[in-house]
Amino acid sequence: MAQLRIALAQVDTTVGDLDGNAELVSSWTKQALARSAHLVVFGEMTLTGYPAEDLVLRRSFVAASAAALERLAVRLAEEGAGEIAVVVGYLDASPTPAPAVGRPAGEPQNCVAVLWQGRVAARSAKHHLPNYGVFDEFRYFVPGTTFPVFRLHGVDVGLTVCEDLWQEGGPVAVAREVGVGLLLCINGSPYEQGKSYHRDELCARRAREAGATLAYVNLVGGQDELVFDGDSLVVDAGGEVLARAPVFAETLLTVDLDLPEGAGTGVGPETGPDGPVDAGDGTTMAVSRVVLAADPLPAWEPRPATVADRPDPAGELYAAVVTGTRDYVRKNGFRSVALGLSGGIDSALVATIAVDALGPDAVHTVAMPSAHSSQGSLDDAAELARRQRTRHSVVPIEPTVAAFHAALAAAGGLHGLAAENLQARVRGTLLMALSNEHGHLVLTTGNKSELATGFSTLYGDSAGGFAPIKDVSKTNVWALARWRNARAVARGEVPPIPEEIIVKPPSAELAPGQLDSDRLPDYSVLDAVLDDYVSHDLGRAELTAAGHAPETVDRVIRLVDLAEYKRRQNPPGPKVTSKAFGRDRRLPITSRWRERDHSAG
Ligand SMILES: Nc1ncnc2c1ncn2[C@@H]1O[C@H](COP(=O)(O)OP(=O)(O)OC[C@H]2O[C@@H]([n+]3cccc(C(=O)O)c3)[C@H](O)[C@@H]2O)[C@@H](O)[C@H]1O
Ligand SMILES: Nc1ncnc2c1ncn2[C@@H]1O[C@H](COP(=O)(O)OP(=O)(O)OP(=O)(O)O)[C@@H](O)[C@H]1O
Ligand SMILES: NC(=O)CC[C@H](N)C(=O)O
Repeated sequence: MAQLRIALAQVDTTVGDLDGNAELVSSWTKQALARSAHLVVFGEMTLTGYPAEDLVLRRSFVAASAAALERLAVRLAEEGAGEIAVVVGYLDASPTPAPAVGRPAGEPQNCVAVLWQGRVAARSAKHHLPNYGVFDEFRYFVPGTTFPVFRLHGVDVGLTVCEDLWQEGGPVAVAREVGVGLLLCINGSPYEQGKSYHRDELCARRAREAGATLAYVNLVGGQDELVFDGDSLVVDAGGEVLARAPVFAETLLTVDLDLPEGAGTGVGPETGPDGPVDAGDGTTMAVSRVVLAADPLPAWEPRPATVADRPDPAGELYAAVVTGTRDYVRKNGFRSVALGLSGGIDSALVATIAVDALGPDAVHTVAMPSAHSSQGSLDDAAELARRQRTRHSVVPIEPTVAAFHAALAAAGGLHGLAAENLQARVRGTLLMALSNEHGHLVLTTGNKSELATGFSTLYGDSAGGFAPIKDVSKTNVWALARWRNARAVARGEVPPIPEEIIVKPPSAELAPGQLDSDRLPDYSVLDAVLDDYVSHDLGRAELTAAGHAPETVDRVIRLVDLAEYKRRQNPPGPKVTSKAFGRDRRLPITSRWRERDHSAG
């Protein structure tokens, strides 16, 4: 056996910031060195940030990434970090053509490199490319066909990238064939509710298949609509969890491992196959071997590893929206946000998320009462602002609404829904004006149930820069509010959200006595249909067979289908479910397809 101290660097990168990301690698590598680690591992495409989307198609960006990697290798050695192996994800051009996918040499690849003693000692590319949900990697990358193994202090270490674990065959099968002591997987695996349990199961299964300890390192932080939760972990060859990093936090997880010593010299056929190996997925992979340090180190007393607790599901979801909001605001150069605070649950939750993400001084809440606003709502908004110490102001909209009506009187005036929506539009205009004047980013407050059904006013309450709860159903909005209050109570703090806001029946207050239930089914009924129609893509016959009332199904389907145009104009917001609106669910706006029981002819 041989020992290694490995460090998993779960860090928050920024897309396109090659210098800043190189700086991150340097500073976290120094921390790993300070802990006497022999190997430090960073996430997928750490140097470029992930996902870099169509930046990947720019030759200048690919070249800059490859050059930044070379510079980083030299820099690390100059900084005294030449004797720690640094595994880092980056973007590079394919050195050879890829006949299997009909692409020439020089096309982008999602790469991983090993930096050692001032040089790039090994590099390879992701073999399995995800091309579903939010991923479009066939559009961007040419698959890798080489499995790299490097020997470090007597241990053979193999490299894989994210999706390589999620599909059968490929690098994991080759790892078993070749026989590695440690398999590394660098990831850019976005958060979804419940996904961590799939990952645990997957890591355990692949470690057993490879017959090797598996170290899984994930990114952390928000990038536009994605939130990376970290949750990096190490499992032994039997699938038992040895160490786990906390979720939604930058961290360095250090683990002492006892690993099998590699056979032979570490290079060439003496060690094992280095010619093409059947990858069990219809392809063959070459094996590339390099020796960094052949001999095991003198033994030492291993330190116990930490296995961080996971938050409960609501806590995890809350941390995801806070992280997504904080990183969007920060990485886009904003220092403050503004939102309309109505006294309702949606804006109350968004204000609370913003305060937790940015601190109360950065959160500007604006109450904008109209003729239909109840005193209760105004009081509730003021009480929330007081409890959370937001920068609160009250801007009555009545005079502005009256001026619009007067302006349009000669054109026939505004009635019904048009008059109702005007109030939302006046509020949207006021918030955008404050954004322009003070540099606040406007947060919209719409939830997933509203986004699904088009229950918002275009250029009104849906106008803004970021939508923190756009992938959170109304049912979960209440659950998160209750969870956040309960957490405060458990810590001996005042609950941030006044109870009245949580228990009152939801209303847009755009007309006297109006309730959401006048226009929508009860949210518990609505959310159940939405889950099956949107998240699980059930057709009408399947929805009714699943027990949903046919008239509710027809009503909900119609609302969802007709609101596609509205969703396309909605701001970005964190994806937290398995199917968020947007890239996860791409439907035509102009479409005559209507769900009905087509089997009936
Ligand atoms: N296919 C299409 N492609 C592009 N644009 C299209 C379109 N179809 C309509 N439009 C445009 O969209 C307009 C209709 O959309 P819009 O102006 O938004 O108005 P609309 O959807 O008719 O009404 C807003 C709905 O949201 C509800 N609401 C409003 C505000 C807050 C809340 C809440 O509780 O949070 C709920 C309100 O009660 C009402 O049911 C049309 O007048 C037309 O200009
Ligand atoms: N009186 C108001 N003052 C300030 N903002 C308001 C007011 N009324 C509505 N808004 C803004 O418009 C958004 C849509 O609110 P509306 O009351 O129409 O529906 P909602 O979806 O139930 O939201 P909420 O639960 O926050 O009230 C609110 O979340 C808030 O940001
Ligand atoms: N970056 C990736 O390859 C991610 C794909 C993978 N299925 C995940 O979500 O973890």
